This record gives sequence, C-alpha cells and structure tokens, in this order.
Amino acid sequence: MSTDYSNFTVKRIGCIGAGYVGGPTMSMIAKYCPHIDVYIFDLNQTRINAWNSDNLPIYEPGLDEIVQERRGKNLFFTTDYTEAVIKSDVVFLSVNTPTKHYGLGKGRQADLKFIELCARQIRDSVKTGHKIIVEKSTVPIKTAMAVSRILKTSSDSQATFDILSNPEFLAEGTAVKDLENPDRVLIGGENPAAIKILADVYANWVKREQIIQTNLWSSELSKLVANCFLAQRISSINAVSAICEATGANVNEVAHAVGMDKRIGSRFLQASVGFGGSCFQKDILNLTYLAEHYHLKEVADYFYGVISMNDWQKQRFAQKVVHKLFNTVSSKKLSVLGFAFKKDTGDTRESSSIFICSKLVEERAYLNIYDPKVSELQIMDDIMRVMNDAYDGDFSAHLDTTPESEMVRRCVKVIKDPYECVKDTHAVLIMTEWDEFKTYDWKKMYDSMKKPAFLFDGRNILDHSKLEEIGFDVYSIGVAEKNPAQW
Ligand SMILES: NC(=O)c1ccc[n+]([C@@H]2O[C@H](COP(=O)([O-])OP(=O)(O)OC[C@H]3O[C@@H](n4cnc5c(N)ncnc54)[C@H](O)[C@@H]3O)[C@@H](O)[C@H]2O)c1
Ligand SMILES: O=c1ccn([C@@H]2O[C@H](COP(=O)(O)OP(=O)(O)O[C@H]3O[C@H](CO)[C@@H](O)[C@H](O)[C@H]3O)[C@@H](O)[C@H]2O)c(=O)[nH]1
Repeated sequence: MSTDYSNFTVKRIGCIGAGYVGGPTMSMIAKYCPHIDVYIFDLNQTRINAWNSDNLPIYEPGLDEIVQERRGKNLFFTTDYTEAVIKSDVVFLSVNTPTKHYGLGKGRQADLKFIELCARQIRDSVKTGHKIIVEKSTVPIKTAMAVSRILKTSSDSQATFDILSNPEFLAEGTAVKDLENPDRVLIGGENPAAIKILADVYANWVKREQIIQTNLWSSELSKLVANCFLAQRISSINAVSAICEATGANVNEVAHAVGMDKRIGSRFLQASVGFGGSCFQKDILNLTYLAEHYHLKEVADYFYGVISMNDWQKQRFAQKVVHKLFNTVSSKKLSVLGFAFKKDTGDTRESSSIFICSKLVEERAYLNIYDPKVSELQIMDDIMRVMNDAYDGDFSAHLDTTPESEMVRRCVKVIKDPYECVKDTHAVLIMTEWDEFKTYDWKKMYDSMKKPAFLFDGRNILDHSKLEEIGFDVYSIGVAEKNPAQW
C-alpha cells in the first residue's frame, strides 16, 4: 500500500557520501532551499574535516562560495549518523560504486557493497517513521529492488520507506553550473506521491518541465545509457582522428562540419588523447556486464567497442611520442602539462595522463609533470599504482618498495612551475585542456628546451601554426603530419 504523504514535509535532508557528487549536490539544495536543513555524512573523517575547512576536498569552480555561504546555517558536513540519517526525512545515497576488482564480474561489474552497506545501516538504525531513500549513485538496473528488499527485512521495525532513483548528470569542473541549470532532473519511482516530494525540492530552482519522471528501471538505465552515448561520441571522433592523420583531413574541420547538422550537434566532438574520469569506463563496463547477464552478447560487444577505441587512442598517442623522438625516449626528458582527467578539476581518476606517463616510464623516459590542481602525492601514487598493476585505492606499503615504484621515483618529477617543467626537455606533451596553457609564453618555453623541440598537443588547444613559426615540431590529434615520411 502506498504511503500517504499529505502530512509529510521535508525539513531535513541527509546524504550518505561526501564526495564529488554528494558535496556539490547537497550544497546546491542547501543554497536554493534555505527552509531545509541539509546534512552530509561520510565515514571518512579527513574528508569531512576538509569540507568543514577553507580547503575543500574537491576543486570545483564556484563551489567554495556556496559552501561558505550555507555551511553552519543549513548545510552541515558530519560523521554523526544520527543527525544526518536517522533524523532526516529524505536520505540520498551518494556513495561510490566502482568497478569490482575481485571475484565474479571482476573488472566489469559495478561493486555495490557500499550501497548495500548503506541499506543495511538504515534498516538497522531507523525503527520508526517514514523516509524517502534516494539512489543518487550510478547503479545497475534493479539495484533499487535490492535496496528495497534489505530495508524490508527488519523484524523489530515500524519504519517504512519509498525508494527513488535520481541519478546525477553533473560533470566535474562544471558541477555548479550543471546543478544550477540542469538539462533535466530525472526521478524514477513507483509511488507518484514520493516522486512529487522530491520533485518539489528541485522545483525550488529547476523548471517543472525539466523534472522528468519514469519508472525505477528506466531511471537507473538512463544514467548508464547517457554515459555510454557521451563516451561513444568521443570514441567516434577519436576513430575519425586516426583516419584524418592517415589521409590529410583535419579532425577539427570534420567535427565542425559534422556537428553543424542539428541532428548530430556540435558538443562532445573534441578529439583527444582519450577520455578519462571515474564514470565513463566504469559505466560502460557496467552496462556491457548487464547486457551479458541478459544474454545480449552483441549488445555488450557493441558498447565495449567504445572502451577498446579509447584504449587504442591512448596507446597510439604514447607510440607516436616514442616514434617521433627517433624511436626512442630512453634517457630523454619529456615535460607533461596536465595530469587531471579534464580541466577545472583536481580529479585524476582514469586520466589518460596516468596511462601515457606509465608507458613512457616503461620506455625509460624521464618525466617532468606539471598540473595546476593535482598534488605531487597523487601523481606519484597514480603512476605507481598503474605500473604495479594495482587497483584504485590499493597503494599499500609493500608496493612502495617494488622495482616499478623505485623506477617511478627515479624517473618522474612533479614540478610546480610550468616554465621550470618544460626547461631542458626534448618534448612537451599537452595532456589536459587547462586554459592557462594557451596563455604561456611559448617562445620562452621553446628557447629553454633541447632541440629539436617537439610538442604533442593531445587536446588540440594550442595555436599550432604559431608554435611552428617559433620552431616547434608540432604533432596534434587528427591532423596529418607535414612530412610523414621523415622523422
Ligand atoms: N564524480 C562524478 O562526476 C559523478 C557524476 C555523476 C554520478 N556519479 C556517481 O555518483 C556516485 C558517487 O561518486 P563520487 O565521485 O561522488 O564518489 P566519491 O568516491 O568522490 O565519494 C563517495 C564517498 O562515499 C563515502 N562512503 C562510501 N561508503 C560509505 C558509507 N557506508 N557511509 C558513509 N560514507 C561512505 C566515501 O568515503 C566517499 O567519500 C558514484 O556512483 C558515481 O558513479 C559521479
Ligand atoms: O569532446 C570531448 C568531451 C570530453 N572529453 C573527455 O571525456 C572525459 C569526460 O569528460 P566529461 O564528460 O566532461 O566529465 P565527467 O565529469 O566524467 O562527466 C561525465 O560523467 C559524469 C559521471 O557519470 C556524468 O554525470 C556526466 O554527465 C558526464 O559528462 C574527459 O577526460 C574529457 O577530457 C573528450 O575527450 N572530448
């Protein structure tokens, strides 16, 4: 029987998981709903401390101002479960759902242990009243069913729950903009009254016609499909970039011409060194695993091609660097500009830089790395993890002393000044599309480099003819080489 919501008012919203999604999403609700108290809970005390400090745990343009404005008024970051969850009317689950790195489904399936743990904790701690539980994390279809089953299995509880799916579509680096002005807010659920409660929260700043309602499974699936389609566009244009390099076409011109067709659209057609980030690969793997589970091998293979193309693009870039530097980078010094997976974030998860740097270290190159927002610790940790074939977050003490880690320490330097980073190197590799790279004095950089000075623009963001005038040997994605037969 559906719960009667006529006397249900949302006075407090809780969120489990104070990460890249939980933090910004809840801050936005606090901003536009001053009548609602918003509590964000995390097990990680260091992360909560950072949210309560002047140095937030994530870099996101515009977020500091919102947090500073609302924190302590109606926005609270806490490790107090009672305040954040037990006392809340609506509880968002915004925990990580990484790809499983063990057992059945290893490397493919989404690991739902954090979601399941949240459901069990809620069941065991909430004994009375009614709550709306909102799946904010990206999950496989039918996860809401698992959450619901767990919540219903308490023998000593009067509590009742409605489960909603409300996937998040924000992109890092533009989270504030995306949350303020979303293309759509998607709410999936079985009880229209519960959906209305959540829709009313968003309606404080999002137009009603942009708040769409579906059944639970469509909502869960739509999130995975959206990411597959976005990533597919990047892999498509990257595949085209290889044809351009082989034929003399220019990928920027092709993308422009193709994107002007309104049916295709111009966004997400920027050829690159490959997509990164914590979502695309994970969610495609998640969808292909689901497809296989439903015996839809052709569907799985179709979407898996998006990842294969992305892997090939990264590999192709690393190989080109080696090839153009006279087939060896051994003992050569290369400068890497950009380590984050995209601009305006300090996040490096699945960044193409990690893969390419590790390949170049394997080739015995020395790397100077500069990124405006990523710490030295993070960069070293990421490269060591990949070279040790260790999964995300698994950088335990024993890996610190492996030959691979020793090699990374010997070959990689993280440098805080871009001019120092480039000085005395044989080549510059542009790995992230940071705007500041366009403003550098490239003549000064060129003068400080070894000659011939190479520049590989993995994002096609610089003015290549100007760089060539200065004297650089420039290689970009999807543009044919001027003298392909020569070195
Ligand atoms: N990062 C993005 O841009 C983005 C965008 C849309 C959707 N998503 C999805 O949102 C979800 C969260 O992603 P994220 O990037 O914010 O992850 P994250 O790793 O930054 O944050 C997750 C947080 O959850 C906490 N946590 C895990 N289990 C917990 C528990 N039982 N109790 C309390 N805290 C717990 C972790 O300590 C961590 O701080 C994922 O499913 C992801 O796919 C991410
Ligand atoms: O034309 C493009 C656009 C993007 N990228 C790369 O693709 C990756 C992902 O970029 P983006 O999608 O902007 O950032 P994310 O934060 O990963 O956001 C994606 O993943 C989120 C998590 O699921 C979703 O919520 C967002 O809607 C979806 O865009 C980055 O490495 C970009 O550099 C390209 O190479 N070319």
